[in-house]
Amino acid sequence: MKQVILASASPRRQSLLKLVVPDFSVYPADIDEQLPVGIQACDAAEHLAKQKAAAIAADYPDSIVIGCDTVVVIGDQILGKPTDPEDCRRMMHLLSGKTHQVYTGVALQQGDRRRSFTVCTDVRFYALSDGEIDRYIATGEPFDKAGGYGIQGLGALLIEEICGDYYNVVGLPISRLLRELADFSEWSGSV
Ligand SMILES: Cc1cn([C@H]2C[C@H](O)[C@@H](COP(=O)(O)OP(=O)(O)OP(=O)(O)O)O2)c(=O)[nH]c1=O
Repeated sequence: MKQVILASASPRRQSLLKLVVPDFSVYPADIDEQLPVGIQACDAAEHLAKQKAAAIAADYPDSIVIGCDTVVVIGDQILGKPTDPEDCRRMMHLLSGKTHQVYTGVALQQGDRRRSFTVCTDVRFYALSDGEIDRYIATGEPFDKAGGYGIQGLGALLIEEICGDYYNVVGLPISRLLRELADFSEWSGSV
């Protein structure tokens, strides 16, 4: 198989990708994450994933580059990473007692060959008290995560149920990626 490059700085994605590809390089893409005006919330993650893959693929045309992005969507609002505790509190209040969607977009690019897909997981939060929200923010866990929570950490204690791929919420839908990557590169990894 061709060299695989993960265009992501996320340590979670790096450890998840190891389950799919034994050996790969990591070259994080530094793109402007501004979204086009009017883009549908369900398309946002894939749009950014394509940009991340393209930014790195330009320098490594022989490699298979994987770009990814995760957004949390509640109603018509897209939640990225919280900027500060107040922003995080705002997000927690929006998510409290409701079901939201986590979209992870993944883009594969090798030279001019491109493929991308989005996986959606529904996540339902318990109704959260102000005290619970403040205690969670004080852990510092929310700040590098879309929607301001981490399902793989203490954020799990806020969640009543999920429907869909757990790993998609953490930032990389590995079972779908394995299949897309095998097809894209005609490589058969271990299932
Ligand atoms: C909802 C949720 C998100 N996240 C993370 C996954 C992503 O790393 C992050 C969303 O930010 P992204 O912008 O998708 O990714 P990133 O900035 O961490 O890395 P890069 O752009 O270099 O690929 O939120 C969790 O770890 N757990 C969760 O439960």
